[in-house]
Amino acid sequence: MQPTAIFDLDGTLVDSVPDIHAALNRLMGSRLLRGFTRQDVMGFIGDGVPTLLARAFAAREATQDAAALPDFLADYEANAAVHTKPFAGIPAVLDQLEAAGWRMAVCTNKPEAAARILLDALGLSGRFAALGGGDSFPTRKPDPAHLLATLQAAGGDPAHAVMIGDHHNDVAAARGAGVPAVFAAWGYGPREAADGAPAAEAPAALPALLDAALAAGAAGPTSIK
Ligand SMILES: O=C(O)COP(=O)(O)O
Ligand SMILES: [Mg+2]
Repeated sequence: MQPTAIFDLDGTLVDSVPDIHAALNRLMGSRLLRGFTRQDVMGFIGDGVPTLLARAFAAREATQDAAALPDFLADYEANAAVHTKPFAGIPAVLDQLEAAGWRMAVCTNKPEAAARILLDALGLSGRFAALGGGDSFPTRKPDPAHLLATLQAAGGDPAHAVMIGDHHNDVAAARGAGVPAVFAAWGYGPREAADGAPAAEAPAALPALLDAALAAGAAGPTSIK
């Protein structure tokens, strides 16, 4: 059975904070609200755009208007790849995994349309057998159903898969699905988010960690520190 590597997107495959930050600050400015620092925005990311905006408006003690979500998405979709790039080493690792026989998929809480636009703009779409966005299925990470639906769409199965992500939602979704997780330490999540999952310090560490995680399985020794 061909193994499947399921990647989170923001903070794992791509460094997307600059464009999310810029679009969010344009939205806040249009509502006459103060913008945020890059650090603030990193803390807001991980649970999808509706939650990002809820956190932003709550931080300014402001009420979110009904147009905020469509306005943000229209702006972000038009500007998703201005500064956003794959993290250094990611394209090479995708090549390496593909050559080693891995099938690849993306499971992201970013809305599917925005995720597709971004992957297309970066020339990465063709690498993935499936893309499960934050609005593709009835639920999203940390619900394991999001990961399982993405895996199924990719033609993979949980007994031969590994999830790679930078947020506790990624580790939690993997655990719930019975899939081993590898924590992307170069991303936006705090170190504690790994919650005992083995951590890759840089993308180049992934091939060996994925092989070990697959061999050990979800309950195996490599998933427990
Ligand atoms: O859009 C978000 O909040 C996070 O997206 P991710 O799941 O790709 O990290
Ligand atoms: Mg992420």
